[in-house]
Amino acid sequence: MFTTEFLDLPALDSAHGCVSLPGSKSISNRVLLLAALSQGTTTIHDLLDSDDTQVMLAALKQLGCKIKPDSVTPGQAIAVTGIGGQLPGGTSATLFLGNAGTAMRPLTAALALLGGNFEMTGVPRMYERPIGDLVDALRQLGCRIDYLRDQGFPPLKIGAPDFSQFSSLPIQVRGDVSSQFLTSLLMALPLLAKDRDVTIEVVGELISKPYIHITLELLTRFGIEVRNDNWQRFVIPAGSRYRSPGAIHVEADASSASYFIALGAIATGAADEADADNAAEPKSIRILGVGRDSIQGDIRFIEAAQAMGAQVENGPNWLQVSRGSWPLKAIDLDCNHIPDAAMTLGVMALYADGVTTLRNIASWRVKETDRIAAMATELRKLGATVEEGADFIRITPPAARADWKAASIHTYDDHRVAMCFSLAAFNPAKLPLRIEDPKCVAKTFPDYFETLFSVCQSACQQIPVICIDGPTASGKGTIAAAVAEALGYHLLDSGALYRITGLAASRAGLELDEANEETIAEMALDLPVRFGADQRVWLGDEDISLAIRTEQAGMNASRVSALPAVRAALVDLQLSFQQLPGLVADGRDMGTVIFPHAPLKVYLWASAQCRAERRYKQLISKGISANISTLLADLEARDARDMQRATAPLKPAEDSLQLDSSEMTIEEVVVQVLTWWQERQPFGRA
Ligand SMILES: Nc1ncnc2c1ncn2[C@@H]1O[C@H](COP(=O)(O)OP(=O)(O)O)[C@@H](O)[C@H]1O
Ligand SMILES: Nc1ccn([C@H]2C[C@H](O)[C@@H](COP(=O)(O)OP(=O)(O)O)O2)c(=O)n1
Repeated sequence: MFTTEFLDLPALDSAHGCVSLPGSKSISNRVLLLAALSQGTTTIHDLLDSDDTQVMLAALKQLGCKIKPDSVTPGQAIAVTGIGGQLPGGTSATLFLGNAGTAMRPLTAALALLGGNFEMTGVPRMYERPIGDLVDALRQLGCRIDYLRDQGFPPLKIGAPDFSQFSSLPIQVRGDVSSQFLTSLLMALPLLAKDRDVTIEVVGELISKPYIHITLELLTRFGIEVRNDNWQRFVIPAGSRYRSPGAIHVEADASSASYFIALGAIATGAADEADADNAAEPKSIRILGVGRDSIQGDIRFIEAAQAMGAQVENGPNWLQVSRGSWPLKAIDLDCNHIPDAAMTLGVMALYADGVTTLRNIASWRVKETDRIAAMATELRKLGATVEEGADFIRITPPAARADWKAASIHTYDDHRVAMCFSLAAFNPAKLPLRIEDPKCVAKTFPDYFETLFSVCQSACQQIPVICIDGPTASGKGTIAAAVAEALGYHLLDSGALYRITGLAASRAGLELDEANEETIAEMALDLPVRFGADQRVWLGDEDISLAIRTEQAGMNASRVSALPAVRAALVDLQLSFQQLPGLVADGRDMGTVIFPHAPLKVYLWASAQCRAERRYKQLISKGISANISTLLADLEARDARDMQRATAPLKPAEDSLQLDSSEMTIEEVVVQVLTWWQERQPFGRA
């Protein structure tokens, strides 16, 4: 997951490949709660690992459910042992539910019926999301729920219910604000249906019926057959009891699939119409984990995408999407049936041949943020003309290529804003795009951007490289790593490649000179090298991270690096590090030879005395004894060799910015490099 302040997407050209999507949030949290209310253990496969499910799991643990393993582990099922419809007497807890509506609402209903004393808290945005209609419905039954701040909104205090007044009259709930209220009642009210039917009556038009469909399907899996009377009355029959299905699979999130369906429709064609005839093989996006048999309403996003021009093939649990009409066709659509996925249509509209209107989306206003306002503001930043109303949005795409603008997209702590706007990186103007606070995708799809990049192609010159070259101990490695981390870019420590080659050659007993140039170059071509997290390096099965960092290894690296055939052998490996979303490369010739077109080249240096002192401190801190004057002499010798060799000598690239770090702290250097980088971006500071 990208945890950076912002993530810059370079212009993307096309997309092709296969993605497996994470489990659905709606299904995950419903299954967790139903498993928790059931007797016995439910083994849940493919549960989504996200903020919302973590919040739910933590709450269930507080309520006494056993969860094994303790947290969601990729590829591993999670077992939830439920409370069998009953809490131990006198249970009390404060439950922190973040911004997870899928936890707050159903847990409020279940706990208000189960009895006990609870405080339901969350982040400030949660306190702006209405819950009054659910509380009103529960109070009709005798539940005790008080507002701790504003009437109608969390935080809430829940006490023991008094069911003495509970009659067989239907419980009324509004259906036109959020379907989560009805879902919450449907999941919790079987607790009251031991010896009588419980009837729920919907007041007003029921929105988001597809989510109710998911709830009903899952209740069936847990042994509860609700009678659905034309989406107006729902009857939970007397004698209903939660029964664990034993094991259950969570299908992939159909709303998450919408970004990849849109990707197929937008980006699997030739980058340019002129290239269309030359396209070598038909491109497509294959999506695994969700398909034709999905119980999720958002799967009907496919129809909307088809209406805009997507070509979609499908199977029970897979989809394959490619570009059909291009430009896409503008649509006028009632989106009541696909409220979440419809945001993706808003960004697809940027690529359409006219004005797109998305209607009946009033619920957008009470989601993670006011999504109508958010979409309108951000689409305008990209150059679209947008009209918004209480329950619609109308989007006119930028008139021509030149009307697109490079934008920094504010994401409002809303995962869907971040994900759908990433698709604007395919803009015909080839402008980069900034997504602010990219970690907000953690709500439903923590690895969204990694998954996106894994199927996107971009011309090499569009993938940015920041080069940091300079002499030994100038701070290149330290600064490059910090800059890469701040930007979420890949890191190339090119010196490590020469160090590894030097190590391998000297272990093979070779003198590191011209006589063995070809042999060492062949070794360099075939190094079984692997780079891991925390700058760990493996040669075959051996962790050589420490072995290559000695001063001797540095000197050996300098020797082999003077051999032109060795340098040539390492070129392709270095180039292969230039991957989305960008690269920071440190070395001697990054800007002069390997990445001559890099948009930012920094030549970092410091006085020899200062560098010797830094190296001295560095070695001493690692417990390695050292002597400053020897270090100074070695370092000057290495400078001389690196600068005087015939091939790719160390020197500042003509278009580099030079930085003397002698009197600067590490932080100051990092800030300077990042400032230079920002100054080159078309959208300024985030
Ligand atoms: N601007 C700086 N001020 C003080 N110390 C620094 C600075 N930059 C780097 N250092 C320290 O100097 C040492 C050498 O830095 P390193 O990144 O290994 O250099 P290089 O990769 O250029 O050989 C490290 O211990 C690092 O923390
Ligand atoms: N791009 C590069 C990187 C390193 N080298 C050579 C020259 C250097 O003395 C050695 C070791 O480089 P490295 O960057 O790891 O060394 P320092 O950390 O700066 O001491 O490799 C090179 O020739 N070209």
